[in-house]
Amino acid sequence: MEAEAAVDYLVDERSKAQFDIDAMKIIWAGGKHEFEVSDRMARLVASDPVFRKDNRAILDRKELFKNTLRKAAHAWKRIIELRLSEQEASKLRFFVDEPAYTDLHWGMFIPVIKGQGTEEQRKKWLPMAYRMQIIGCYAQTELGHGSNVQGLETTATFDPELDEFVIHSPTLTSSKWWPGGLGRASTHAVVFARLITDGKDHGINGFIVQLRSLDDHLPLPGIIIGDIGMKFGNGAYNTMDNGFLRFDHVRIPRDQMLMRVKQVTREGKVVQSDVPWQLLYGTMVYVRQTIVADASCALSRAVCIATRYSAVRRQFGSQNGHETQVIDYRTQQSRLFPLLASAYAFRFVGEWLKWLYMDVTQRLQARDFSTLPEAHACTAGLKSLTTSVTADAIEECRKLCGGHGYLCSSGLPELFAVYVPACTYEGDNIVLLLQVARFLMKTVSQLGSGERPVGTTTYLLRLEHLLQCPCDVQGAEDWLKPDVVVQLFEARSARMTVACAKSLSKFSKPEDGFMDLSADLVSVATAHCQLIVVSKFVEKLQQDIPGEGVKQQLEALCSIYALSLLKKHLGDFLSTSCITSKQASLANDVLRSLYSQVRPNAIALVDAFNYTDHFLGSVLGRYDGNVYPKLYEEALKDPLNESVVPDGYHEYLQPVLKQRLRTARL
Ligand SMILES: CC/C=C\C/C=C\C/C=C\C/C=C\C/C=C\C/C=C\C=C\C(=O)SCCNC(=O)CCNC(=O)[C@H](O)C(C)(C)COP(=O)(O)OP(=O)(O)OC[C@H]1O[C@@H](n2cnc3c(N)ncnc32)[C@H](O)[C@@H]1OP(=O)(O)O
Ligand SMILES: Cc1cc2nc3c(=O)[nH]c(=O)nc-3n(C[C@H](O)[C@H](O)[C@H](O)COP(=O)(O)OP(=O)(O)OC[C@H]3O[C@@H](n4cnc5c(N)ncnc54)[C@H](O)[C@@H]3O)c2cc1C
Repeated sequence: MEAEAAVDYLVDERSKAQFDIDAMKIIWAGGKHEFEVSDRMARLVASDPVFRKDNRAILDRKELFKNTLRKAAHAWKRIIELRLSEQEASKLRFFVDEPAYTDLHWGMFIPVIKGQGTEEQRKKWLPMAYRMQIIGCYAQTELGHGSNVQGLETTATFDPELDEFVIHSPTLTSSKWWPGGLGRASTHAVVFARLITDGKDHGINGFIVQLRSLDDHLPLPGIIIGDIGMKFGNGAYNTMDNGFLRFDHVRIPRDQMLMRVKQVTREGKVVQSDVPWQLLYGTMVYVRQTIVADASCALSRAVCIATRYSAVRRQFGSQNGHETQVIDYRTQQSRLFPLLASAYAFRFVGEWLKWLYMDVTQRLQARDFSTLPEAHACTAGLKSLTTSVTADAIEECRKLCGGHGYLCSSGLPELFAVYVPACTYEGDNIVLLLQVARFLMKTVSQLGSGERPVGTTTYLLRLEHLLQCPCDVQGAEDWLKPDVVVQLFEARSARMTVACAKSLSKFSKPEDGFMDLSADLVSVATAHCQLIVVSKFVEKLQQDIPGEGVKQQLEALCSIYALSLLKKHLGDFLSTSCITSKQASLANDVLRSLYSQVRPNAIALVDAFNYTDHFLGSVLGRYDGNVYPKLYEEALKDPLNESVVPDGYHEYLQPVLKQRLRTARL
């Protein structure tokens, strides 16, 4: 094939931008320093051949896993050689873009010891973990129990004679099943088990257990361990060794029980400290918060691919002598631009959630536990909302790219396969929304008792007003007023919450009501979480936003985010009488004009994510838009194209063809 000169097919598109893209890059990154670190780490990874990833879909499982080990070891070597900070190291791992045991080591094992260990335990275990002299994972889920953490079966029975715990898997269903990094790599795990002393069950707790020898990596006596097998998609999450683990009366010293929440004395007495028992779930709260930030990364990545390709791809019609760019079709815009807006919305709500998490952590250290329920509800609800939307959006982006979106070289199939389990891990999304609903029902039921709603539920203090207030939209331009939109989302959430609370009150047993009304409760929780995202976007825009035209672009995206939600959930808004059908129709008109406003800026808005071609891993999303020659290049790399006549021709194709010839002669 002829070599093509390097041409930037998207130059024209970039010249249309009406805002300062460098300023937008900094807003997206969360600050100048964050941008600088992220940019440097992305380039470092992209320029290192060890981190190539274009062959993942065709490697078999063993090669794939070994390759991941190689990359993780190389990443660690670079981190040490370059003396990278924690922030830089975590960005480097992010851009390597391959699920690995290190995610669980840094993302859960270290945090669980930090959050649930005593000072002594932190001093003993964290230095070894930070130096990677031990590798750890988070072993909570069992074959028979995932969502219901209180239902775990693994036991940790105290033996006062030897001052040890005996960790045991009493049944098949008590086998640990799923923990990432467990299958092949980890030497240690924090294992969640039922604490039993003197024959009494004290509920679940975490225990540090060594699994494999630090000399030869063989499992220690009493440990039965392995990988749970291939998961969805080629490549994708199969770089991770999700594992199974059974214990046959494995003994550990008493001081390997994580004792911040509960302690067991030398005599076997259980002492509950004054921190809430829910801190046992604290690592999940921490990870859910990081998952929200991660959702904006995955979503923006898919949107970047689909937007660039939509500007390159042409079908039908006539536009300056060419067919029409598919991005100019209104249908394409109405599917794509709300996703672009959601990527920005999730970025900002993720930033806010990080702040909320830091705030609750500081309060906990000062023994103020009052905001813990809200932090739990926000992390659970936003994890659920953002991952569900992102998973659906990646698939929508694949469809927005037509047939070529289905090729692995588009990057979208693998992104989808890697991303979808986010709807399940760290809490099934429906189970988590039910937690939010439970929190909302409790908040509403306490309104009369003088208990003041806090943070994101403060709007419920204006319940009387919100239950009756009409929507202040008279003309189309009113839909661009942030306070009008926020009040509308508050009214919808408040009305749905109260309606559900009323229905619940008709049940003599609240648990029966929760079972019967659970589908409605999920809708209530979704409405509340969408309100949070809309209001955090609006709050972001009230801050100082530097850069020419940047604020205007973000305002347009904020309106698109809110009004496209309104359109999608119109039934909620109409059935609660929050808006009239006339107002809904005006909102639709405004959306169309917002799409026109965003259209010339679309490429620059995705360029602001600052993704390298290496990270995007997509022929369709290339920065230079040079899609077609590169699609050929990728196709030619396929192993099937290594020979002109395929392997198997002589055994299986030729005989068939010959037989058909004979039949034809007959
Ligand atoms: C890990 C990798 C990290 C980083 C990698 C690096 C960079 C990548 C960037 C980002 C991360 C991206 C991706 C992550 C990558 C991969 C994922 C890998 C690992 C995945 C790991 C896991 O999945 S670990 C297992 C997770 N398991 C769960 O989430 C189980 C879900 N179930 C529960 O949480 C609970 O059982 C339940 C909440 C559903 C119910 O609990 P229960 O005890 O029965 O409680 P209730 O009776 O309902 O409630 C009692 C009261 O307690 C309150 N509550 C419940 N939970 C909490 C909490 N967490 N905090 C505070 N309070 C809580 C509840 O509201 C009740 O309160 P009341 O006042 O009403 O009594
Ligand atoms: C890729 C991946 C990585 C993982 N990594 C780890 C790890 O490192 N460590 C670890 O400990 N675990 C890990 N897990 C396990 C994960 O946390 C659990 O799978 C998750 O918490 C869901 O639990 P489950 O599988 O028991 O689902 P289930 O609870 O069995 O869910 C099945 C269905 O039942 C529904 N359901 C369940 N309960 C209710 C209810 N009360 N009301 C209404 N509907 C309900 C759910 O919505 C779902 O549709 C991982 C899982 C995956 C997929």
